[in-house]
Amino acid sequence: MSPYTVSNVQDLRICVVMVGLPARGKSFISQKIVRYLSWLLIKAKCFNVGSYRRETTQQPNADFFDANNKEGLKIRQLAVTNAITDMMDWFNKENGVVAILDATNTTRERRNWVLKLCRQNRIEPMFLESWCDDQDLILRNIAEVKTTSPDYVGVEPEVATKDFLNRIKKYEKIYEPLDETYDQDLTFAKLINIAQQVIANKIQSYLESRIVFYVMNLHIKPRCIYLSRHGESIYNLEKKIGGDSSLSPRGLKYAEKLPELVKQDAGDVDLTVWTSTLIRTQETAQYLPYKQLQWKALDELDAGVCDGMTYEEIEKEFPEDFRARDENKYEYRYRGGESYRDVVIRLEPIIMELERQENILIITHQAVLRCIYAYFMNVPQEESPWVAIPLHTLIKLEPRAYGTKVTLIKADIPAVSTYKEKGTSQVGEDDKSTNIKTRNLLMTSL
Ligand SMILES: O=P(O)(O)OC[C@H]1O[C@@](CO)(OP(=O)(O)O)[C@@H](O)[C@@H]1O
Repeated sequence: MSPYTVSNVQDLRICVVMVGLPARGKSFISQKIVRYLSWLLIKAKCFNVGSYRRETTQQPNADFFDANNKEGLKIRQLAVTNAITDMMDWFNKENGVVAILDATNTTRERRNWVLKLCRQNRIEPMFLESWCDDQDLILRNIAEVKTTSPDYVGVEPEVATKDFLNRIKKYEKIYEPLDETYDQDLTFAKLINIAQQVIANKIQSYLESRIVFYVMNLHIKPRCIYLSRHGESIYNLEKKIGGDSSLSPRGLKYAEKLPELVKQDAGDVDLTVWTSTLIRTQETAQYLPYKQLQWKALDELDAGVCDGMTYEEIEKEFPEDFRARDENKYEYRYRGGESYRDVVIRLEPIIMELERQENILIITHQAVLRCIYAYFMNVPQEESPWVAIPLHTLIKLEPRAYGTKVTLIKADIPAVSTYKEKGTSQVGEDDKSTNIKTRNLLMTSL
């Protein structure tokens, strides 16, 4: 069940119809919405018309996109029809909730056609336009995304850029942006230069307003997000979970080394450090020469009655709970405590704020980091509680247009492993297992 299963939301099916010229970040926004909603367990999928078109036409030049090119028009119409057919199938057969139709949809004629199809199928259409006249932004987008697009494989970057600018011109000739007066009856949001200004019109449901609020927080400036667990704690050494213990001597060494580790990678970039309110993260952050903020929402998953116990003790004292957690770790809620799902819900404001910010270093806990990592790396929620987040390792995330690049920076200070495999109450003895898990972690990168 999704956290938004309020009765009037249950039957809601939304099609977010993207609108805008090429290179306005539509695919980036579409992917982000899907990732955000999937992280909240709301079934979402993006239907990219470009990839349907590429099934028949590969590497077309700009003339293919001319409104007078009859053959081109036919192929493009077929692509959008196929995308919509698949989308309707997905809504009906897979109980989809939010679909994103990622295409230019630049003319009123096309939008009216999509609108009619949605209404016939009891799907709420919400138009989302990315309108942008910031030339730097457009050129950066062309450089990052379009020259690496399948349409330009093997084409010199300068040739690709020139052709792409030409393609944009073809679309500009027929472009009819959403208009506050003309389109006043439609549900739409219009983003001007990403989030410099946002116009929202007739946003009807809670879910639509969540989507609009989310996209309002997005920016595409290059930045890094560093993630780290606290240094090894006394409780980690004693194999106990939860609590509020101090760092072990090796954990303190990590805290001492962390400023150097960050500086080596980030240089003189200005960072803000976010920690939880627990002693072990505060101690880990104590030598960092940056502004620091504490968030209660970053505290470790609350283990309720099991707080302060080892996994072996939990298995003995609460065998049924122990098994139930292994069977469905994402949903299992500790007696008097939390589940991973609970943690995700309390982390939502953190994710919103993270999207708004530039360079951030987050020092928090194993379970919390798994949830944040899952959001950026698109890890399915049922797998996220099993992702290995080793101690004494800085994880660098670099959000890009189509995914997130991840780099692990190891401090080379030994630590226990706190990773518990499914079906056992044992955790690894030293950081050898950490190395194995490190490889798993890299593989989950997009
Ligand atoms: O969900 P699992 O795999 O139990 O991991 C979460 C556990 O990780 C721990 C360590 O075992 O995190 P932390 O080191 O941040 O204290 C526990 O406190 C917490 O309960």
